[in-house]
Amino acid sequence: MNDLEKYMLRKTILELLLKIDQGGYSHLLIDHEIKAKKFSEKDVALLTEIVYGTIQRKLTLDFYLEHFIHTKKKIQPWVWMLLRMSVYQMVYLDKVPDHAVIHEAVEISKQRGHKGVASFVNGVLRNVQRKGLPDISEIKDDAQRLSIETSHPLWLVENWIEMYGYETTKKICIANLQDKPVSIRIQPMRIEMEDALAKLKEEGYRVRRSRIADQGIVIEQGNILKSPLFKNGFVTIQDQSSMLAGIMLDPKPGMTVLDACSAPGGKATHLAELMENSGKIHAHDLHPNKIKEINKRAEQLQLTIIDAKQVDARN
Ligand SMILES: C[S@@+](CC[C@H](N)C(=O)[O-])C[C@H]1O[C@@H](n2cnc3c(N)ncnc32)[C@H](O)[C@@H]1O
Repeated sequence: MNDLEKYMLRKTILELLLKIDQGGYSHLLIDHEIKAKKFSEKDVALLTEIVYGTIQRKLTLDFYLEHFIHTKKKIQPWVWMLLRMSVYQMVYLDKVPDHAVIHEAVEISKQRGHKGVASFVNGVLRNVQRKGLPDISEIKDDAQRLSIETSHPLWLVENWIEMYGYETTKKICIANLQDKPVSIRIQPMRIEMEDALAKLKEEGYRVRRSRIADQGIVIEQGNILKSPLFKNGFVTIQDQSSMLAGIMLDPKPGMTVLDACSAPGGKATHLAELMENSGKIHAHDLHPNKIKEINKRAEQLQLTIIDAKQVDARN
């Protein structure tokens, strides 16, 4: 990667993080940028890792930065975001050396701001590098420490501690930070479980049946997006835990079901499968542009009982 490409990649990451911070949908924005800029597979992996990592560790990163910057209010949002994504790389990514992260952050600051911003960014990041990070374990309050350590909102951690106790809450928060394997759901009206497993193995995937959802398959190795089974709508991507919602609802063929917050249609299509594509599913979502995502997924899986419409569930 030459300097211009590296700069373009980091600049794109910064723009993406700013758009997502203003309420944009991360997967749609990332997908759009990847297609528009034609990044290599390696760059796409790095971009995805930095964008999602910076979002996931936001509260931890802000705690680190606030230790070095005491006048956060005066800092422009893009400068703070640039610092956040730079500290993310310095703390969590081994593959990019600190000096390269700092150099690129300074270059972006010069281009987007001016020399003063660049020297501020340089100063903060060099301080992080020289002085090291503040110690989170010194936070006395259990909920506050867990919130910062695992980057979960304080109100949520407090609620969970009240409901499940500290030890279980800690396990939940830590589990949330771990990478989960991708799982898929078979469309049982189009393919049998044994056939799907055999075909995926033939295609070179390492797979196993889900232990918690009858239609679920866990992909232990391989990019499922490239499989003809996925491309042709015999399977769809869905977390195993999300499959439990449909299983618990246990809808029967012929029923009428309302899914009030439906896009992109993971659960609505699952319900249609459980109902053997007989009955009606009203699939609503607030955002008009997301309705086509529900329709697209239903079409791919050859499910016809889903009526997707833009409706605000609050009305
Ligand atoms: C986590 S997603 C739902 C995922 C979906 N159930 C599935 O299984 O694929 C939440 C959705 O709720 C929608 N939403 C948020 N507020 C809403 C509202 N007031 N009325 C309708 N939809 C809403 C969002 O646009 C978003 O698409």
